[in-house]
Amino acid sequence: MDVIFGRNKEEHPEPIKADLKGELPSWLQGILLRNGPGMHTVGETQYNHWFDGLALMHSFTFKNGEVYYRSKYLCSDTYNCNIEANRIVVSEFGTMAYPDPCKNLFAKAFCYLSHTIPEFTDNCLINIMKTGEDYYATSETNFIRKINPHTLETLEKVDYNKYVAVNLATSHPHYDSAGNVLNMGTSIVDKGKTKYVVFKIPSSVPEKEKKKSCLKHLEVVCSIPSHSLLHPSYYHSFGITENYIIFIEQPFKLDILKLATAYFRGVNWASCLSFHKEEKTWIHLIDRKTKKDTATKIYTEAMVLFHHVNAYEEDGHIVIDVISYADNSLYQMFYLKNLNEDLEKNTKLTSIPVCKRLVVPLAFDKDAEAGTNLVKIPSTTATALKEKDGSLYCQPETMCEGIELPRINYDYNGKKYRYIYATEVQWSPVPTKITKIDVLTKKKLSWEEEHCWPAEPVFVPRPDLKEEDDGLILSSIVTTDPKNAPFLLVLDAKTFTEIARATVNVDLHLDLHGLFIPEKDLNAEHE
Ligand SMILES: CC1=C(/C=C/C(C)=C/C=C/C(C)=C/C=O)C(C)(C)CCC1
Ligand SMILES: [Fe+2]
Repeated sequence: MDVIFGRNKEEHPEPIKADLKGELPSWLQGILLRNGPGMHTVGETQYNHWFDGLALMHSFTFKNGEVYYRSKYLCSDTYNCNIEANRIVVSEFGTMAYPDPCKNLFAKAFCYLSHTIPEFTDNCLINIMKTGEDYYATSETNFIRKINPHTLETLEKVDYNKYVAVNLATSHPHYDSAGNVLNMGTSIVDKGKTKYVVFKIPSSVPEKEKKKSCLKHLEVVCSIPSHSLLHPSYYHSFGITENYIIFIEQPFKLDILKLATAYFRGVNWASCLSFHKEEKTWIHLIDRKTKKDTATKIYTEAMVLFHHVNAYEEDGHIVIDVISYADNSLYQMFYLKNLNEDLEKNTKLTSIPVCKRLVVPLAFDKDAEAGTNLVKIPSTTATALKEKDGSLYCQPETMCEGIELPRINYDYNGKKYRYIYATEVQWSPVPTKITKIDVLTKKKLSWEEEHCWPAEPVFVPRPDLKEEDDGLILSSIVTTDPKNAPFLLVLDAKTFTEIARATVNVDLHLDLHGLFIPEKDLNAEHE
Protein backbone atom coordinates (compact mmCIF):
# COMPACT_ATOMS: atom_id res chain seq x y z
CA MET A 1 0.00 0.00 0.00
CA ASP A 2 3.03 2.23 0.20
CA VAL A 3 2.58 2.57 -3.57
CA ILE A 4 -0.78 4.21 -3.03
CA PHE A 5 -0.27 6.20 0.12
CA GLY A 6 3.29 6.81 1.19
CA ARG A 7 5.33 7.44 -1.92
CA ASN A 8 5.92 10.99 -3.15
CA LYS A 9 4.37 11.57 -6.54
CA GLU A 10 6.14 13.29 -9.39
CA GLU A 11 4.40 16.26 -11.01
CA HIS A 12 3.78 16.45 -14.77
CA PRO A 13 3.04 20.11 -15.50
CA GLU A 14 3.22 19.66 -19.28
CA PRO A 15 0.24 17.93 -20.92
CA ILE A 16 0.68 14.22 -21.62
CA LYS A 17 -1.54 12.69 -24.29
CA ALA A 18 -3.37 9.68 -22.90
CA ASP A 19 -3.69 6.39 -24.73
CA LEU A 20 -7.39 6.13 -25.47
CA LYS A 21 -9.34 2.89 -25.72
CA GLY A 22 -12.96 3.36 -26.77
CA GLU A 23 -14.58 6.45 -28.18
CA LEU A 24 -15.52 9.61 -26.34
CA PRO A 25 -18.71 11.44 -27.29
CA SER A 26 -17.95 14.66 -29.15
CA TRP A 27 -19.86 16.74 -26.59
CA LEU A 28 -17.42 15.80 -23.80
CA GLN A 29 -15.17 18.87 -23.90
CA GLY A 30 -13.67 20.40 -20.79
CA ILE A 31 -11.44 19.67 -17.82
CA LEU A 32 -11.82 17.24 -14.95
CA LEU A 33 -9.83 19.02 -12.26
CA ARG A 34 -9.03 17.19 -9.03
CA ASN A 35 -7.07 17.65 -5.83
CA GLY A 36 -5.50 15.44 -3.20
CA PRO A 37 -2.34 14.76 -1.19
CA GLY A 38 0.71 13.85 -3.31
CA MET A 39 3.78 14.25 -1.09
CA HIS A 40 4.17 12.88 2.42
CA THR A 41 7.96 13.04 2.81
CA VAL A 42 10.04 16.22 2.71
CA GLY A 43 13.78 15.64 3.14
CA GLU A 44 14.13 13.35 6.13
CA THR A 45 10.77 14.26 7.63
CA GLN A 46 7.43 12.55 7.15
CA TYR A 47 3.83 13.48 7.72
CA ASN A 48 1.84 11.23 10.05
CA HIS A 49 -1.51 11.38 8.33
CA TRP A 50 -2.64 10.93 4.73
CA PHE A 51 -4.69 14.17 4.92
CA ASP A 52 -1.47 16.08 5.72
CA GLY A 53 0.14 15.49 2.32
CA LEU A 54 1.08 18.42 0.11
CA ALA A 55 -1.67 19.27 -2.38
CA LEU A 56 -1.11 17.82 -5.84
CA MET A 57 -3.68 18.95 -8.39
CA HIS A 58 -4.24 16.98 -11.55
CA SER A 59 -6.44 17.35 -14.59
CA PHE A 60 -7.78 15.38 -17.52
CA THR A 61 -8.52 17.67 -20.46
CA PHE A 62 -11.04 16.42 -23.00
CA LYS A 63 -10.49 18.04 -26.38
CA ASN A 64 -11.77 16.84 -29.73
CA GLY A 65 -12.03 13.23 -28.67
CA GLU A 66 -8.56 13.17 -27.05
CA VAL A 67 -7.54 13.23 -23.38
CA TYR A 68 -4.52 15.07 -21.94
CA TYR A 69 -3.21 14.66 -18.42
CA ARG A 70 -1.24 17.05 -16.23
CA SER A 71 -0.39 17.40 -12.58
CA LYS A 72 1.19 20.12 -10.48
CA TYR A 73 1.90 20.68 -6.82
CA LEU A 74 0.07 23.60 -5.30
CA CYS A 75 2.80 26.19 -4.65
CA SER A 76 1.30 27.19 -1.33
CA ASP A 77 3.34 29.09 1.26
CA THR A 78 3.39 25.77 3.13
CA TYR A 79 4.84 23.93 0.13
CA ASN A 80 7.44 26.64 -0.53
CA CYS A 81 8.55 26.81 3.11
CA ASN A 82 8.83 23.04 3.35
CA ILE A 83 10.77 22.69 0.11
CA GLU A 84 13.10 25.56 0.98
CA ALA A 85 13.83 24.11 4.42
CA ASN A 86 13.92 20.55 3.00
CA ARG A 87 11.75 19.39 5.89
CA ILE A 88 8.23 19.76 7.17
CA VAL A 89 8.00 23.15 8.86
CA VAL A 90 4.26 23.85 8.79
CA SER A 91 1.77 21.95 10.93
CA GLU A 92 -1.01 19.99 9.28
CA PHE A 93 -4.04 18.07 10.51
CA GLY A 94 -2.06 15.10 11.85
CA THR A 95 1.45 16.53 12.14
CA MET A 96 2.70 19.32 14.39
CA ALA A 97 5.88 20.90 13.07
CA TYR A 98 8.49 23.07 14.83
CA PRO A 99 10.16 25.40 14.84
CA ASP A 100 8.93 27.36 11.95
CA PRO A 101 11.74 29.09 10.06
CA CYS A 102 9.40 30.98 7.73
CA LYS A 103 8.99 33.55 10.45
CA ASN A 104 7.66 36.24 8.19
CA LEU A 105 4.84 34.03 6.92
CA PHE A 106 4.06 31.90 9.91
CA ALA A 107 5.17 34.18 12.68
CA LYS A 108 1.85 33.83 14.46
CA ALA A 109 2.55 30.18 15.18
CA PHE A 110 5.04 31.42 17.77
CA CYS A 111 2.51 33.62 19.43
CA TYR A 112 0.38 30.68 20.47
CA LEU A 113 0.05 32.01 23.96
CA SER A 114 -1.54 35.24 22.84
CA HIS A 115 -3.60 33.77 19.99
CA THR A 116 -6.43 31.41 20.73
CA ILE A 117 -6.58 30.38 17.11
CA PRO A 118 -3.26 29.34 15.65
CA GLU A 119 -2.16 30.33 12.16
CA PHE A 120 -3.27 27.49 9.92
CA THR A 121 -1.80 25.96 6.80
CA ASP A 122 -2.62 27.01 3.21
CA ASN A 123 -1.94 23.49 1.93
CA CYS A 124 -5.32 23.33 0.17
CA LEU A 125 -5.51 19.64 -0.67
CA ILE A 126 -9.17 18.67 -0.47
CA ASN A 127 -11.24 20.14 -3.29
CA ILE A 128 -11.58 22.73 -6.07
CA MET A 129 -14.11 25.57 -5.81
CA LYS A 130 -15.41 27.83 -8.57
CA THR A 131 -16.37 31.43 -7.84
CA GLY A 132 -17.41 33.38 -10.94
CA GLU A 133 -14.64 32.73 -13.44
CA ASP A 134 -12.08 31.93 -10.75
CA TYR A 135 -11.01 28.56 -9.42
CA TYR A 136 -9.57 27.85 -5.98
CA ALA A 137 -7.89 24.88 -4.31
CA THR A 138 -9.58 24.44 -0.93
CA SER A 139 -9.12 22.77 2.43
CA GLU A 140 -10.84 23.44 5.75
CA THR A 141 -8.77 26.29 7.16
CA ASN A 142 -9.33 30.02 6.53
CA PHE A 143 -7.05 29.93 3.47
CA ILE A 144 -7.89 29.12 -0.13
CA ARG A 145 -5.51 29.38 -3.11
CA LYS A 146 -6.52 30.68 -6.49
CA ILE A 147 -5.29 28.50 -9.35
CA ASN A 148 -5.21 28.53 -13.13
CA PRO A 149 -7.44 25.60 -14.19
CA HIS A 150 -5.60 25.18 -17.49
CA THR A 151 -1.97 25.22 -16.34
CA LEU A 152 -2.59 24.31 -12.65
CA GLU A 153 -0.38 27.25 -11.66
CA THR A 154 -0.83 28.62 -8.17
CA LEU A 155 -2.07 32.19 -7.90
CA GLU A 156 -3.03 34.38 -4.93
CA LYS A 157 -3.52 33.20 -1.38
CA VAL A 158 -6.91 34.33 -0.08
CA ASP A 159 -7.79 34.58 3.58
CA TYR A 160 -11.56 34.10 4.06
CA ASN A 161 -11.13 36.01 7.29
CA LYS A 162 -10.63 39.24 5.33
CA TYR A 163 -14.18 38.96 4.04
CA VAL A 164 -16.04 37.05 6.76
CA ALA A 165 -15.12 36.26 10.36
CA VAL A 166 -14.46 32.53 10.03
CA ASN A 167 -11.48 30.49 11.22
CA LEU A 168 -12.48 27.33 9.38
CA ALA A 169 -14.62 26.78 6.28
CA THR A 170 -15.80 23.68 4.44
CA SER A 171 -14.25 22.46 1.22
CA HIS A 172 -17.70 21.35 0.02
CA PRO A 173 -19.49 24.53 -0.97
CA HIS A 174 -22.83 24.44 -2.77
CA TYR A 175 -23.71 26.27 -5.98
CA ASP A 176 -27.12 27.63 -6.95
CA SER A 177 -28.41 27.61 -10.53
CA ALA A 178 -26.88 31.08 -11.11
CA GLY A 179 -23.46 29.82 -9.98
CA ASN A 180 -23.44 31.68 -6.66
CA VAL A 181 -21.47 29.84 -4.00
CA LEU A 182 -22.98 29.02 -0.60
CA ASN A 183 -20.51 27.88 2.02
CA MET A 184 -20.23 27.60 5.80
CA GLY A 185 -17.48 28.32 8.25
CA THR A 186 -16.93 28.41 11.99
CA SER A 187 -16.25 31.62 13.82
CA ILE A 188 -14.47 30.68 17.03
CA VAL A 189 -14.84 32.73 20.22
CA ASP A 190 -15.32 35.93 18.27
CA LYS A 191 -16.66 38.70 20.54
CA GLY A 192 -17.39 36.04 23.13
CA LYS A 193 -19.40 33.83 20.78
CA THR A 194 -18.79 30.73 18.69
CA LYS A 195 -21.05 30.33 15.71
CA TYR A 196 -21.42 28.67 12.34
CA VAL A 197 -21.66 31.23 9.58
CA VAL A 198 -23.33 30.62 6.23
CA PHE A 199 -22.04 32.91 3.50
CA LYS A 200 -22.63 33.56 -0.16
CA ILE A 201 -20.06 34.43 -2.81
CA PRO A 202 -21.82 35.93 -5.85
CA SER A 203 -20.97 34.50 -9.26
CA SER A 204 -20.40 37.90 -10.83
CA VAL A 205 -19.17 41.33 -9.82
CA PRO A 206 -20.56 44.69 -10.98
CA GLU A 207 -19.30 45.62 -14.47
CA LYS A 208 -17.05 48.48 -13.24
CA GLU A 209 -15.23 46.10 -10.90
CA LYS A 210 -14.56 43.48 -13.57
CA LYS A 211 -11.00 42.84 -12.42
CA LYS A 212 -12.03 42.30 -8.79
CA SER A 213 -12.68 38.93 -7.23
CA CYS A 214 -16.19 37.78 -6.32
CA LEU A 215 -14.95 37.25 -2.77
CA LYS A 216 -14.93 41.04 -2.27
CA HIS A 217 -18.70 40.81 -2.59
CA LEU A 218 -19.12 37.98 -0.12
CA GLU A 219 -22.25 38.31 2.02
CA VAL A 220 -23.17 36.65 5.29
CA VAL A 221 -26.46 34.77 4.82
CA CYS A 222 -27.08 33.78 8.43
CA SER A 223 -25.38 32.36 11.46
CA ILE A 224 -26.20 29.53 13.83
CA PRO A 225 -24.98 29.81 17.41
CA SER A 226 -22.85 26.85 18.50
CA HIS A 227 -24.28 24.71 21.31
CA SER A 228 -20.99 25.21 23.07
CA LEU A 229 -18.60 28.17 23.12
CA LEU A 230 -15.45 26.09 23.44
CA HIS A 231 -16.57 22.91 21.65
CA PRO A 232 -17.96 23.74 18.22
CA SER A 233 -18.85 20.79 16.02
CA TYR A 234 -16.54 19.67 13.28
CA TYR A 235 -18.28 19.42 9.90
CA HIS A 236 -17.02 18.61 6.45
CA SER A 237 -20.11 19.47 4.42
CA PHE A 238 -23.72 20.65 4.75
CA GLY A 239 -26.96 20.40 2.77
CA ILE A 240 -29.34 22.72 0.98
CA THR A 241 -32.86 22.46 -0.41
CA GLU A 242 -34.87 25.05 -2.28
CA ASN A 243 -35.96 26.80 0.93
CA TYR A 244 -33.62 25.52 3.63
CA ILE A 245 -30.00 25.28 4.65
CA ILE A 246 -29.33 22.07 6.53
CA PHE A 247 -26.63 22.03 9.12
CA ILE A 248 -25.94 18.96 11.23
CA GLU A 249 -24.23 19.82 14.49
CA GLN A 250 -22.65 16.50 15.37
CA PRO A 251 -21.04 15.53 18.69
CA PHE A 252 -17.71 15.18 16.88
CA LYS A 253 -16.22 18.38 18.21
CA LEU A 254 -13.22 20.61 18.19
CA ASP A 255 -11.86 21.50 21.63
CA ILE A 256 -10.76 25.12 21.37
CA LEU A 257 -8.64 25.11 24.51
CA LYS A 258 -6.81 22.04 23.26
CA LEU A 259 -6.39 23.73 19.87
CA ALA A 260 -4.96 26.87 21.45
CA THR A 261 -2.40 24.90 23.45
CA ALA A 262 -1.62 22.10 20.98
CA TYR A 263 1.53 23.77 19.72
CA PHE A 264 3.26 23.90 23.08
CA ARG A 265 1.83 20.57 24.25
CA GLY A 266 3.45 18.98 21.21
CA VAL A 267 0.32 17.37 19.84
CA ASN A 268 -1.37 17.62 16.43
CA TRP A 269 -4.63 19.37 15.51
CA ALA A 270 -6.33 16.00 15.07
CA SER A 271 -5.99 15.32 18.78
CA CYS A 272 -8.18 18.37 19.42
CA LEU A 273 -11.15 16.59 17.83
CA SER A 274 -13.21 14.16 19.85
CA PHE A 275 -16.42 12.20 19.54
CA HIS A 276 -18.88 12.48 22.42
CA LYS A 277 -21.03 9.44 21.80
CA GLU A 278 -23.32 10.18 24.73
CA GLU A 279 -24.44 13.48 23.19
CA LYS A 280 -27.06 14.21 20.58
CA THR A 281 -26.65 15.25 16.96
CA TRP A 282 -28.61 18.46 16.39
CA ILE A 283 -30.30 19.07 13.06
CA HIS A 284 -30.64 22.73 12.10
CA LEU A 285 -32.99 23.75 9.30
CA ILE A 286 -32.50 27.39 8.40
CA ASP A 287 -35.27 28.99 6.37
CA ARG A 288 -33.44 30.72 3.51
CA LYS A 289 -35.98 33.58 3.48
CA THR A 290 -36.38 34.37 7.18
CA LYS A 291 -32.79 33.18 7.99
CA LYS A 292 -34.19 31.54 11.12
CA ASP A 293 -33.72 28.06 12.54
CA THR A 294 -36.87 26.05 13.38
CA ALA A 295 -38.41 26.77 16.77
CA THR A 296 -38.59 23.00 17.41
CA LYS A 297 -35.40 21.31 18.58
CA ILE A 298 -34.58 18.46 16.22
CA TYR A 299 -32.06 15.75 16.96
CA THR A 300 -30.88 12.29 16.07
CA GLU A 301 -28.52 9.73 17.62
CA ALA A 302 -24.81 10.53 18.01
CA MET A 303 -23.03 10.07 14.70
CA VAL A 304 -19.95 11.14 12.79
CA LEU A 305 -20.58 12.40 9.33
CA PHE A 306 -18.38 13.88 6.65
CA HIS A 307 -20.44 13.84 3.49
CA HIS A 308 -23.96 14.98 2.83
CA VAL A 309 -25.28 13.24 -0.29
CA ASN A 310 -28.31 15.39 -1.05
CA ALA A 311 -31.41 16.86 0.61
CA TYR A 312 -34.83 17.84 -0.65
CA GLU A 313 -38.33 18.88 0.33
CA GLU A 314 -41.25 16.50 -0.09
CA ASP A 315 -44.86 17.06 1.05
CA GLY A 316 -43.93 19.29 3.96
CA HIS A 317 -40.90 17.23 5.03
CA ILE A 318 -37.17 17.66 4.59
CA VAL A 319 -35.34 14.53 3.44
CA ILE A 320 -31.63 14.51 4.28
CA ASP A 321 -29.27 11.82 2.96
CA VAL A 322 -25.85 11.53 4.57
CA ILE A 323 -22.99 9.06 4.91
CA SER A 324 -22.48 8.50 8.60
CA TYR A 325 -20.31 6.47 10.95
CA ALA A 326 -20.90 5.16 14.46
CA ASP A 327 -17.53 6.57 15.61
CA ASN A 328 -14.56 8.57 14.35
CA SER A 329 -12.41 5.60 13.31
CA LEU A 330 -12.17 6.97 9.76
CA TYR A 331 -9.71 9.70 10.74
CA GLN A 332 -7.73 7.17 12.77
CA MET A 333 -7.49 4.88 9.79
CA PHE A 334 -5.73 7.39 7.60
CA TYR A 335 -2.60 7.61 9.76
CA LEU A 336 0.14 6.50 7.38
CA LYS A 337 1.50 4.00 9.88
CA ASN A 338 -1.84 2.18 9.62
CA LEU A 339 -2.05 2.44 5.86
CA ASN A 340 1.47 1.41 4.98
CA GLU A 341 1.94 -1.69 7.08
CA ASP A 342 -0.55 -4.48 6.87
CA LEU A 343 -3.56 -2.75 5.35
CA GLU A 344 -5.88 -5.70 5.89
CA LYS A 345 -4.92 -6.01 9.53
CA ASN A 346 -4.65 -2.37 10.54
CA THR A 347 -7.43 -0.76 8.68
CA LYS A 348 -10.43 -2.74 9.70
CA LEU A 349 -12.84 0.10 10.30
CA THR A 350 -14.60 -0.24 13.64
CA SER A 351 -17.56 1.37 11.93
CA ILE A 352 -18.37 1.28 8.24
CA PRO A 353 -19.89 4.19 6.34
CA VAL A 354 -23.67 3.93 6.22
CA CYS A 355 -25.88 5.95 3.92
CA LYS A 356 -28.73 7.15 6.10
CA ARG A 357 -31.89 9.06 5.34
CA LEU A 358 -33.21 11.45 7.96
CA VAL A 359 -36.71 12.83 7.47
CA VAL A 360 -37.95 15.89 9.32
CA PRO A 361 -41.58 17.04 9.15
CA LEU A 362 -41.81 20.82 8.77
CA ALA A 363 -45.40 21.29 9.80
CA PHE A 364 -47.09 18.93 12.21
CA ASP A 365 -49.82 18.73 14.78
CA LYS A 366 -48.40 20.56 17.78
CA ASP A 367 -50.83 18.70 20.06
CA ALA A 368 -49.71 15.26 18.89
CA GLU A 369 -49.09 12.90 21.78
CA ALA A 370 -45.51 12.22 22.86
CA GLY A 371 -44.14 9.20 21.00
CA THR A 372 -46.13 9.85 17.81
CA ASN A 373 -44.24 9.42 14.56
CA LEU A 374 -44.77 12.64 12.63
CA VAL A 375 -43.28 11.47 9.32
CA LYS A 376 -46.07 11.08 6.79
CA ILE A 377 -44.09 10.09 3.69
CA PRO A 378 -44.96 6.47 2.90
CA SER A 379 -41.75 5.72 0.99
CA THR A 380 -39.47 5.83 4.02
CA THR A 381 -39.01 3.95 7.27
CA ALA A 382 -37.32 7.00 8.83
CA THR A 383 -39.28 8.36 11.76
CA ALA A 384 -39.50 11.60 13.73
CA LEU A 385 -40.90 11.04 17.18
CA LYS A 386 -42.48 13.83 19.13
CA GLU A 387 -40.85 14.04 22.55
CA LYS A 388 -42.50 15.13 25.81
CA ASP A 389 -40.64 18.43 25.79
CA GLY A 390 -41.84 19.18 22.25
CA SER A 391 -38.58 18.28 20.51
CA LEU A 392 -38.33 15.86 17.57
CA TYR A 393 -36.24 12.71 17.72
CA CYS A 394 -35.37 11.53 14.22
CA GLN A 395 -34.51 7.90 13.61
CA PRO A 396 -32.90 7.42 10.23
CA GLU A 397 -33.57 4.84 7.57
CA THR A 398 -30.50 2.90 6.42
CA MET A 399 -30.32 3.21 2.65
CA CYS A 400 -27.17 1.17 2.07
CA GLU A 401 -23.80 0.39 3.61
CA GLY A 402 -20.19 0.75 2.56
CA ILE A 403 -20.27 3.80 0.31
CA GLU A 404 -18.18 6.98 0.51
CA LEU A 405 -17.28 9.99 -1.67
CA PRO A 406 -20.88 10.36 -2.88
CA ARG A 407 -21.76 12.41 -5.96
CA ILE A 408 -25.04 13.11 -7.71
CA ASN A 409 -26.20 14.77 -10.91
CA TYR A 410 -25.75 18.25 -9.42
CA ASP A 411 -28.74 19.62 -11.35
CA TYR A 412 -30.74 17.59 -8.81
CA ASN A 413 -29.01 19.11 -5.80
CA GLY A 414 -31.64 20.20 -3.28
CA LYS A 415 -34.32 18.41 -5.29
CA LYS A 416 -35.95 15.01 -5.18
CA TYR A 417 -33.45 12.69 -6.83
CA ARG A 418 -32.90 9.04 -7.49
CA TYR A 419 -29.24 8.19 -8.06
CA ILE A 420 -26.10 8.28 -5.94
CA TYR A 421 -22.70 7.62 -7.49
CA ALA A 422 -20.04 6.68 -4.96
CA THR A 423 -17.00 4.60 -4.24
CA GLU A 424 -17.57 1.38 -2.41
CA VAL A 425 -15.60 0.53 0.70
CA GLN A 426 -16.08 -2.38 3.01
CA TRP A 427 -14.03 -2.84 6.16
CA SER A 428 -11.05 -1.05 4.68
CA PRO A 429 -11.03 2.68 3.89
CA VAL A 430 -9.61 2.19 0.39
CA PRO A 431 -12.30 1.97 -2.28
CA THR A 432 -12.30 -0.99 -4.65
CA LYS A 433 -15.44 -0.28 -6.68
CA ILE A 434 -17.56 2.52 -8.04
CA THR A 435 -21.25 2.14 -7.52
CA LYS A 436 -24.54 3.63 -8.64
CA ILE A 437 -27.34 3.37 -6.12
CA ASP A 438 -30.97 3.81 -7.03
CA VAL A 439 -32.44 5.24 -3.82
CA LEU A 440 -35.94 4.31 -4.98
CA THR A 441 -35.42 0.61 -5.69
CA LYS A 442 -32.16 0.26 -3.66
CA LYS A 443 -30.69 -1.51 -6.70
CA LYS A 444 -26.96 -1.20 -7.31
CA LEU A 445 -24.73 -1.20 -10.37
CA SER A 446 -20.96 -1.47 -9.86
CA TRP A 447 -17.69 -1.30 -11.71
CA GLU A 448 -14.57 -3.01 -10.41
CA GLU A 449 -11.36 -4.48 -11.73
CA GLU A 450 -8.52 -6.31 -10.05
CA HIS A 451 -5.74 -4.13 -8.58
CA CYS A 452 -7.77 -0.98 -9.33
CA TRP A 453 -8.47 1.72 -6.76
CA PRO A 454 -11.06 4.18 -8.01
CA ALA A 455 -11.43 7.83 -7.06
CA GLU A 456 -14.66 9.73 -6.40
CA PRO A 457 -16.95 9.27 -9.45
CA VAL A 458 -17.97 12.56 -11.07
CA PHE A 459 -21.23 12.76 -13.01
CA VAL A 460 -21.19 14.83 -16.22
CA PRO A 461 -24.65 15.42 -17.73
CA ARG A 462 -25.28 14.83 -21.41
CA PRO A 463 -26.16 18.20 -23.04
CA ASP A 464 -29.60 16.99 -24.19
CA LEU A 465 -30.28 15.26 -20.88
CA LYS A 466 -33.79 13.85 -20.48
CA GLU A 467 -33.39 11.66 -17.42
CA GLU A 468 -31.41 12.16 -14.23
CA ASP A 469 -28.81 9.56 -15.20
CA ASP A 470 -28.31 10.70 -18.82
CA GLY A 471 -24.60 11.30 -18.74
CA LEU A 472 -21.15 9.97 -18.02
CA ILE A 473 -19.21 8.97 -14.93
CA LEU A 474 -15.55 10.01 -14.80
CA SER A 475 -13.23 8.43 -12.26
CA SER A 476 -9.44 8.29 -12.19
CA ILE A 477 -8.19 4.82 -11.39
CA VAL A 478 -4.97 4.11 -9.52
CA THR A 479 -3.54 0.67 -10.24
CA THR A 480 -1.21 -1.49 -8.15
CA ASP A 481 -0.39 -4.03 -10.85
CA PRO A 482 2.84 -2.79 -12.48
CA LYS A 483 1.68 -4.28 -15.79
CA ASN A 484 -1.39 -2.03 -15.88
CA ALA A 485 -0.91 1.72 -16.02
CA PRO A 486 -3.46 3.98 -14.30
CA PHE A 487 -6.31 5.43 -16.30
CA LEU A 488 -9.28 7.73 -16.44
CA LEU A 489 -12.38 5.60 -16.66
CA VAL A 490 -15.47 6.80 -18.54
CA LEU A 491 -18.71 4.94 -17.81
CA ASP A 492 -22.20 5.39 -19.17
CA ALA A 493 -24.02 6.60 -16.06
CA LYS A 494 -27.22 4.79 -17.00
CA THR A 495 -25.85 1.30 -17.53
CA PHE A 496 -22.45 1.56 -15.83
CA THR A 497 -20.83 0.06 -18.91
CA GLU A 498 -17.40 1.26 -19.96
CA ILE A 499 -17.37 3.81 -22.78
CA ALA A 500 -13.65 4.52 -22.80
CA ARG A 501 -10.49 4.52 -20.74
CA ALA A 502 -7.61 6.94 -21.15
CA THR A 503 -4.39 5.38 -19.87
CA VAL A 504 -1.52 7.54 -18.66
CA ASN A 505 1.90 6.19 -17.90
CA VAL A 506 2.42 8.19 -14.71
CA ASP A 507 2.42 7.45 -11.00
CA LEU A 508 -1.18 8.64 -10.52
CA HIS A 509 -2.08 9.66 -6.96
CA LEU A 510 -5.19 8.66 -5.07
CA ASP A 511 -7.01 11.96 -4.68
CA LEU A 512 -9.97 13.35 -2.75
CA HIS A 513 -12.36 15.61 -4.65
CA GLY A 514 -12.70 17.70 -7.75
CA LEU A 515 -14.99 19.06 -10.42
CA PHE A 516 -15.67 18.88 -14.12
CA ILE A 517 -15.41 22.24 -15.90
CA PRO A 518 -17.34 22.19 -19.18
CA GLU A 519 -15.60 24.00 -22.02
CA LYS A 520 -18.14 26.84 -22.01
CA ASP A 521 -17.05 27.75 -18.46
CA LEU A 522 -13.38 27.88 -19.35
CA ASN A 523 -11.91 31.24 -19.97
CA ALA A 524 -9.65 30.69 -22.98
CA GLU A 525 -7.49 33.74 -22.16
CA HIS A 526 -5.87 31.93 -19.26
CA GLU A 527 -4.80 28.99 -21.39
C1 LIG B 1 -5.33 21.69 9.16
C2 LIG B 1 -6.51 21.77 10.11
C3 LIG B 1 -7.68 21.03 9.93
C4 LIG B 1 -7.70 20.15 8.74
C5 LIG B 1 -8.54 19.20 8.38
C6 LIG B 1 -8.49 18.39 7.20
C7 LIG B 1 -7.34 18.50 6.26
C8 LIG B 1 -9.52 17.55 7.00
C9 LIG B 1 -9.71 16.65 5.92
C10 LIG B 1 -10.83 15.91 5.86
C11 LIG B 1 -11.20 14.98 4.83
C12 LIG B 1 -10.39 14.87 3.60
C13 LIG B 1 -12.30 14.21 5.04
C14 LIG B 1 -12.84 13.24 4.13
O1 LIG B 1 -13.90 12.72 4.31
C15 LIG B 1 -8.87 21.18 10.89
C16 LIG B 1 -9.14 19.91 11.66
C17 LIG B 1 -10.09 21.59 10.13
C18 LIG B 1 -8.66 22.29 11.93
C19 LIG B 1 -7.30 22.48 12.38
C20 LIG B 1 -6.35 22.71 11.22
FE1 LIG C 1 -15.04 15.50 1.33
